Amino acid sequence: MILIDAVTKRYPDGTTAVDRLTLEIPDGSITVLVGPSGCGKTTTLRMINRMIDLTEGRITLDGADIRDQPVNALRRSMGYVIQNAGLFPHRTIADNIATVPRLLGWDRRQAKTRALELMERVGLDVSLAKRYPYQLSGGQQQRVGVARALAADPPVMLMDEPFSAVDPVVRKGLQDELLRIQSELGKTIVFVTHDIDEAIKLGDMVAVLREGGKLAQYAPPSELLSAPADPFVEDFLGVDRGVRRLSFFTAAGVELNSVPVVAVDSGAGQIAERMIPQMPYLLVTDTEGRPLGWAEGKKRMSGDETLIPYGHSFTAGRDSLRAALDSAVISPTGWAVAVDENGRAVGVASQETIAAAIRAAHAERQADA
Ligand SMILES: Nc1ncnc2c1ncn2[C@@H]1O[C@H](COP(=O)(O)OP(=O)(O)OP(=O)(O)O)[C@@H](O)[C@H]1O
Repeated sequence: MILIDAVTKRYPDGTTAVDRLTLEIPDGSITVLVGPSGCGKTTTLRMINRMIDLTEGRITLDGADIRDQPVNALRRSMGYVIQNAGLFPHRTIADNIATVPRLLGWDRRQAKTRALELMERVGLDVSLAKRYPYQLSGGQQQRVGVARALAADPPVMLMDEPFSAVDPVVRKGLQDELLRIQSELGKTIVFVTHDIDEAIKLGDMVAVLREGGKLAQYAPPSELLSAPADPFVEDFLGVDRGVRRLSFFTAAGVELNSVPVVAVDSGAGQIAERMIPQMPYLLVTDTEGRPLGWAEGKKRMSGDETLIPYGHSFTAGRDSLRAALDSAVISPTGWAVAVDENGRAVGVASQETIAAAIRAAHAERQADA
């Protein structure tokens, strides 16, 4: 565990960047530091690997004060990833990744093997190993940055806005990749971002800092969304925090109706059986059961309609209530389409049914609390 214990950082010009910050950073999980620009996130991160000296308080790693450890050994036990990757421009990708193993005395071949293994782990094609950083896209460079930080298998990873400089699609890919790697490796990760969505997606624990380097709240993301400590945190979380909170509830409780689902080759008799009074639409699937679109029941009987696009589906039992609600909101019929893991329609759910599941989930959570 990393313990940040009543730590203050004052810069020589008198700026208090971090003010009596206390955080217990648990092992094997992702702790995100989030907050507006200038609230002391980077300063905090850099005090952990002693790139910046703290002014007051102490930081311990597994009970030992970090100031009692040789600084080089401390830094090697902590991978460090920054925005724009910070790669060495004149070294190949493989050599960049092998930097720390080489410093640790691994022989060239061993370090190269490790570099290639890590390229695969972070989702990079090994054919890129001989390229130089400028020959890679921003997203690929960022992956190299992560691979380089993982090279000597450090127990701790410090990541300072590592994905901020790439476009939203690449960024989502990098975030998903980080979560996948983390589920395999279980590092102790301290991750800095100013993006609350990123914090909520990645963090097991999220520390919200406010200006002047003060801790506003330290909690798991679902708790942050359900019970922000004060108006600052509430404001920082944004107006759609209720909807975002639904990401933490499973859609398993949504009651599905499989009746208004028909295969594209169904005959008039089957279609008639599948029409229900409260709904003028039928969900039409291909012969494998995958959704194609909505049809108005009566027109389907006469076979002269074009299908209405259904937007997107949610996976029953796996996706969240947020995904289910979004699916219903985006659907022109107001009904969400639920599929199984193989993409086959298992039923449809109305906005009212989803609202009922949301109420039930909230009630259950309150009863647990
Ligand atoms: N070397 C320095 N000397 C004086 N003040 C500094 C120094 N480095 C940072 N600061 C100040 O300390 C405060 C915290 O800076 P820090 O970089 O830790 O914030 P941050 O939350 O990471 O910001 P950002 O999101 O913009 O990167 C800011 O007010 C900054 O201006």
